[in-house]
Amino acid sequence: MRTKKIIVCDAIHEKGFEILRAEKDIDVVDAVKLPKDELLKIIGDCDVAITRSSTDVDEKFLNAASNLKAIVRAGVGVDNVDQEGCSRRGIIAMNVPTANTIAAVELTMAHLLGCARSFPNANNHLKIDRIWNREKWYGVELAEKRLGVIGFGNIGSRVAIRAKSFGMEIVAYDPYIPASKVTDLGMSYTTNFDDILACDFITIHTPKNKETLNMISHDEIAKMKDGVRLINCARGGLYNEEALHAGLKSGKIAFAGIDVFSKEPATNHPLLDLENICVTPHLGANTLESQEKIAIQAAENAISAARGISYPNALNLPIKAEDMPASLKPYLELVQKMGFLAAQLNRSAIKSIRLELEGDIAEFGKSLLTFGVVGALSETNETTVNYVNAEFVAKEKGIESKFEVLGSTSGYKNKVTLVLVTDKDAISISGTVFGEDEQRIVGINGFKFDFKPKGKMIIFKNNDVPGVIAKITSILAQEGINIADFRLGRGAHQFAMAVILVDTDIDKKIITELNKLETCVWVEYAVL
Ligand SMILES: NC(=O)c1ccc[n+]([C@@H]2O[C@H](COP(=O)([O-])OP(=O)(O)OC[C@H]3O[C@@H](n4cnc5c(N)ncnc54)[C@H](O)[C@@H]3O)[C@@H](O)[C@H]2O)c1
Ligand SMILES: O=C(O)[C@H](O)COP(=O)(O)O
Repeated sequence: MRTKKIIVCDAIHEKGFEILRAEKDIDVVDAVKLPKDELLKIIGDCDVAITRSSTDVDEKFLNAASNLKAIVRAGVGVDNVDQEGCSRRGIIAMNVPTANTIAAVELTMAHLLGCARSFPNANNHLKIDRIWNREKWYGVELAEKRLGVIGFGNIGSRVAIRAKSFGMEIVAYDPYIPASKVTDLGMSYTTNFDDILACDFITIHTPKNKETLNMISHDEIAKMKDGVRLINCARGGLYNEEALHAGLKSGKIAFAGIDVFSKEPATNHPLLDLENICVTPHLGANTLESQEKIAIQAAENAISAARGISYPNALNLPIKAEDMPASLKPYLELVQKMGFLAAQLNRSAIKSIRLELEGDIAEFGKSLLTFGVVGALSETNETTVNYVNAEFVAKEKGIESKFEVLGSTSGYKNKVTLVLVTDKDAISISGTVFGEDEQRIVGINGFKFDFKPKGKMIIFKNNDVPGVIAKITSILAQEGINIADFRLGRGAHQFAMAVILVDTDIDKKIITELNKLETCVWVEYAVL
């Protein structure tokens, strides 16, 4: 297997580097300290990039990263990742969605308390200015105040739970969740944004996108209570920064706790000149625990993606995670392997890839087809094929891809057959999953089998006459090849097929020897 290059663009915990460096087939490029323009000069031959919020995955980055297969955002927010640009280039964009949740929640709580008591500012007054002024720093209590939570996901919901334990009344606004997610916690759910604007404290925990950018601006601040306190530990720009500045300056907003800015690093931002604000330099995810967890997950997922095995937490897949039941996952993997096996048995130009589906699994025909096409084309194609561009690549090559739903006649609960039609013949591989995730190949070109889709295998079709097995085993023995398993399938028309699983790699000359056997119809070597 070719060595894969993984470039680390932003600082990650050392544990992540250790995991990457331990793999023989992975070449790690440490670009953490490189200026961004230098990074673009060396990213051209990298397979996977690990990034954080300091690296924009934009047009410039993607144009320079001409060999990139995947990008792993070592964190949650992907507002600085051009996902459309990634999709257009067949690059899978992935993130690490929950490893920093608690870190961000706890920083939000710190800012909430900071907004109530101004202690970071009082600290500076005493420590830096050496002024003992107890009257200047009167605060307010959280208890019995209303907290408006915009965005009730992983972070927002946990902030709400903690704030409730401080005696706060919670009002949550999130049109994308069922109201019960909030009301079951004894909190109020609203679809009227004005209810949020009427709160004493407001905190925001949405992603940054077209809909949420400037969600709080001049008009919204004008509607707020005098002396409102605002927190933003999500993304700069969700609160319009000019409006926030004006509101703080006029005193309409009593205090703000801000971790994130529209443009970072923000060392010269006008908000920094104000007295009634506490700022942190995007520290939400920066706890030792969270960074260690994120780095481990990012490194493991980057390795998986570099090897083409899987793309955990992929954001631009054609199938949404919520539409993918657990029972579908082993079928997706199996179908990809079946496509990969069929491609290794094939020697001719592919005309079409067809999936025949039996059982309830047929409901996911389109997704299964995508994975089958990835498997069938990744062996034979010079272009990188993945779940994003599979259909497009097939079409470009003039290969038809489709699925058909069949009645259940084979006796399996679910069965999938991938048929590769070439300009000379057709290869069909059937598979099923036993129990929760026991994948099995149950047929090749109509010959019945039952073997795991894993390992090195010789597939041998022959005239069904006595003595064939002895001849095959004798050739393998002469070459010192150990047989791990031998499966035989018998078909109609006096033919038989053998799948011989072996322990070591098979040299081409052994396949040539087997091919010379009088009874041999065809023989191929495949690795799954
Ligand atoms: N400061 C930091 O270091 C830091 C750390 C982690 C996350 N974040 C930011 O916090 C954000 C939230 O993280 P999360 O893990 O809670 O994500 P999440 O996906 O679990 O939750 C986001 C919630 O926002 C809701 N939402 C989306 N659009 C909305 C809208 N228009 N109005 C109201 N609600 C809306 C969604 O329905 C979802 O429930 C991330 O996108 C990231 O930008 C910042
Ligand atoms: O979205 C996130 O995960 C946070 O904002 C953290 O960003 P960072 O990885 O740049 O600290």
